[in-house]
Amino acid sequence: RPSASTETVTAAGRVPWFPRRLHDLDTFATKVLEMGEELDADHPGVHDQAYRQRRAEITARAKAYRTGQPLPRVPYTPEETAAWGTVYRRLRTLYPTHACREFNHLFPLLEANCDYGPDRIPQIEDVSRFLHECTGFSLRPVMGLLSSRDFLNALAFRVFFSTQYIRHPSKPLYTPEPDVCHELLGHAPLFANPEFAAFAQEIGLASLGASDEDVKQLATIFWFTVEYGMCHQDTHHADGTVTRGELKAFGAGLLSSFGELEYCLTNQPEHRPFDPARTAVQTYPVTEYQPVYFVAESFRDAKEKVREFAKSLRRPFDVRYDPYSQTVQVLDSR
Ligand SMILES: Cc1ccnc(-n2c(S)nc3sc(C)c(C)c3c2=O)c1
Ligand SMILES: [Fe+3]
Repeated sequence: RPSASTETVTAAGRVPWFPRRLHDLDTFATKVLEMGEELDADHPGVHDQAYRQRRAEITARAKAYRTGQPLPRVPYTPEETAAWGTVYRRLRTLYPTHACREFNHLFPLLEANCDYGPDRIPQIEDVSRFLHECTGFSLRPVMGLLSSRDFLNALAFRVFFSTQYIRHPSKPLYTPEPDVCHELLGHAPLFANPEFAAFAQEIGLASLGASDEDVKQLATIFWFTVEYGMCHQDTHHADGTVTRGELKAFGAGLLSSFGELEYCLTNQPEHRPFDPARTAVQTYPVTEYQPVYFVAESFRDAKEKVREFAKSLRRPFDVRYDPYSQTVQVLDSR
């Protein structure tokens, strides 16, 4: 098999290497851009040696993880659990009015089946098992910063790379990077929803063997949907009245940030209809609230739009995921 860094040259030109089997995701362990314990100068934990050591231990176990093994269980400390509890309690109060219907349907199931609660940080092994029963999605511990290509490629296999460390306890309501609160409160619940799972996988399939420019566009579409997406939904009230097109949040960056979840439903930011061709080239800030959100009509509609958009990308072949062998098949578009 070609090593992860080579590329395949076909009649259609140079195609970057991409995983074809679930086990190929193990090659990402050697391709980490930076390990999880390297913190930016402005990171709240940058001067806390014990915190950095903790992060190094957690990411080292992630690096050793291989497909098929049980996911590492992290014995979280009371201090880490308290930080989780602060975030959990604040966000839990907003979900009924700010999160989309699908999220509010699934969250009680996670509380009942995966030990979700303010007094315990759930283990990704337990959450992954639940997701796998619902949609075939599974979690994988991430060993550091993955490239957008590798991260999106994994979605083609219904695999989501998830951090296990937690933000620095000095700032429980702020994190400059994904942490276990972001993953388990923001991302994990919706991967149990069939339509959202199919939507996320669509982005992953489009990223397999895509050019660097196309990966950049797909990562931006990911950012404005899976990370910061909003949707319209009709609410059927008990008295039979219907409120049409209510704005709700489904992006993980919103569902895991108390401040931005409130902000995104105000009229301060701009709300535009989700349209992959426009969304794909929209610029965005990473360290402040988003000035623009894109609104999807439904996860099914968003998936169809991404599938259509993917046909316009430069890739000279199509791919199909076979769930039985958990492999990707390349279909020549001749
Ligand atoms: C496409 C891609 C590839 C790897 N990571 C991501 N990704 C995800 S999933 N969540 C977050 S939350 C946050 C504050 C940042 C910076 C971030 C992030 O970068 C996205
Ligand atoms: Fe995220």
